[in-house]
Amino acid sequence: MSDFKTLKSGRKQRSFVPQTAQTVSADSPTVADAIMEAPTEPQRTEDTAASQAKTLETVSYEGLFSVIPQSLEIKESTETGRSLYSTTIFKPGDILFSVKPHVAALSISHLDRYCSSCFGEGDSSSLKRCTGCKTVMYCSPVSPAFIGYYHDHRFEIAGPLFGVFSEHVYQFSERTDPGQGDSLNLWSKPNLLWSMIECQQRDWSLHKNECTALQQWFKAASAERSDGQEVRPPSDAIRCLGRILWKRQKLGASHTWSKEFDNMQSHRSSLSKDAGSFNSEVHTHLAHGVVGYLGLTSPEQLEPYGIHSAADLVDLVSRFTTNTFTVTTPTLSPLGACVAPSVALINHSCDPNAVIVFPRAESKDVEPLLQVIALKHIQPGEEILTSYIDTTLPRELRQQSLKETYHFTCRCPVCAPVPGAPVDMREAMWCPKKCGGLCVLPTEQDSFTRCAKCGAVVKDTDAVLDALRIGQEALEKAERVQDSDPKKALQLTENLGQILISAGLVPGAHPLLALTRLQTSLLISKLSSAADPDVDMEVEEVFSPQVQQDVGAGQTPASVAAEAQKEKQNALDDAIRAATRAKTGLSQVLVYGHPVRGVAAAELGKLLAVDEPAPPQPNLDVNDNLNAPMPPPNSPAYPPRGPKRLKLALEVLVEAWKELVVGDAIVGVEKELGVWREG
Ligand SMILES: C[S@@+](CC[C@H](N)C(=O)[O-])C[C@H]1O[C@@H](n2cnc3c(N)ncnc32)[C@H](O)[C@@H]1O
Repeated sequence: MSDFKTLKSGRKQRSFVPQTAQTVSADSPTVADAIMEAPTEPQRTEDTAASQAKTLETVSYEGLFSVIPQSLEIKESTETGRSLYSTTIFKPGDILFSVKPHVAALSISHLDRYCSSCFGEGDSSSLKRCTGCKTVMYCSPVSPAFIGYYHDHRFEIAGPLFGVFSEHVYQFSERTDPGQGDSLNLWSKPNLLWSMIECQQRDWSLHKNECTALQQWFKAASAERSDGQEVRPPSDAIRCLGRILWKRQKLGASHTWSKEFDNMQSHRSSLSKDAGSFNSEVHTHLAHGVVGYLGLTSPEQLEPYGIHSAADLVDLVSRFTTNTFTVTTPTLSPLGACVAPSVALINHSCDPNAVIVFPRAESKDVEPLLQVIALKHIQPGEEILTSYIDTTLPRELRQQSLKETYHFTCRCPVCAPVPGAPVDMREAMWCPKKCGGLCVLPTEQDSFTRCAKCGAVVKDTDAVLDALRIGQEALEKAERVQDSDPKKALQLTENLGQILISAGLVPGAHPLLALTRLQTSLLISKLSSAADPDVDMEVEEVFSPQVQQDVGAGQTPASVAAEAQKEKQNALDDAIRAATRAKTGLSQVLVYGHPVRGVAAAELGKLLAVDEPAPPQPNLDVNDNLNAPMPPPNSPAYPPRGPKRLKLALEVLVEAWKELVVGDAIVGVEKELGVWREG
């Protein structure tokens, strides 16, 4: 029914990791000094305006942001700057608007598996590497001899074409009638042929400069490097910035495209105040990086790109960091970075009413496609709010992240709850008397806590604080080593998860939920990894001469095979248990319909639908089992086996399908559901 490969999702990785160009030293004073000395500008949205009444003014940007539909309007407030407001009623799942980003770049780890133009996934047979920079890949272009299409009684050579099978660049633009004897069936699928070449062709206007820059980058970096280590391309952030500058240079500062970019918010003045902080280091690295990437030796040489001063350079980088989105797969794994000024007008809330997704589109023309989708009912006049950060984090970490990157203090209902508001599940533990009520998690500053329902006081708060501290440390360590030492990471998530559950944390509380989500992803990777001898020994392999030799005393090849199947079954059951806890936790902290919730439910449904490696004996009474109550997730009978498990799989997949009202993520679930529909 389902296989593990389809479940394996890329683990989270940070985009925008600054990577300094090799040609410009990070210690060089020019760029860093320029940033710190850049004259400041009056700030539009400082968070000092909390006490001021929120005044809203509708703003018109003649000719700009034309992709924003009439159902939305731009308004400006003294407190939070500009944002988008609804002029109509939206219901959950409605598409507010869709845009193709101004620029986008894949992160380094995805350059070999995704098309750099449409961001579609491929493999070595469907993607072809650019022969110039040997870095980016495109949806398979056809051989130049095959490129063309038959249209309106004419054979058209699609052009300009860029040879992929040779070092030469082909540029054709002529039209030719098909000659006698031409094999027209070659062109029987003209659109397909066209779409096969269009990705590389469409990207060429920007990749032309990028290609040269990447070649120079590798040359300079290899010359500097004596350790023989592989030189990596610049980060997605630096490649994105490069693309912005080349496009600005091409279109000019007065073009709508450039004006929309320049219209995005910059936090230049806050940056110079932050001198020496991590944030200002990131900006310095990015500025250094882009200058070096463009093959320049000083910021002054940025003049042809419309960057006339150090202040302009700081604005460029600040606009980028404040307004960039992480492009994701339809199932929400990060792929790279993009800039879309119209969507960047939307303000943040930790309790958002809309979400940004990147579904696969009908046409590659518009990909990667960014869509803003309503998560809640939205009334006319209501502000559209998305979330900039991971809202499963507790308040302190959310505030820290928003302050560092976006320079504001969030005052949304989750960050500043009204008195008497329910306990936030991100920071909650069960009542010590088990009345079903919740207590706010103790903190170092305020360790006294009691059940909001029955008033029972949590006695051993020191033990809870210790568990929270080591849980957070373990999470950070597990995230660090997840790629280099997945076994260690898994062990940390399992052990500390248990400790936090014993301390009384609810599934949605931090860091328990983060550990559970990482544990689920590691267990799924373990299941799908063919190289894992613990779980992937097939029955045939068990009978191999080598394994037979290794069979210990008292064992037979058949008992070894049965043991291997049991191990596989246990690994699958472990993954199902972790995925169930992750789904429960996410449902506690994210609004219904949030794609992260839907994807977690789909992941669980798919795990439950996987053929069991060691299925139960066939003498099970199917009806009895189906009618018996479902075992609760924390009981030893969970997950159920056989038909009961399939029944649960169906229920969870239907639930996921209902929640995944947006994007292509639905397709994966529909495939699974089809198995049941077909009987
Ligand atoms: C992506 S921009 C959003 C549009 C922005 N308000 C503007 O005028 O261009 C992000 C910036 O908007 C401001 N912002 C967004 N959400 C906010 C909020 N909830 N409270 C205060 N400021 C906010 C912050 O200055 C933040 O760095």
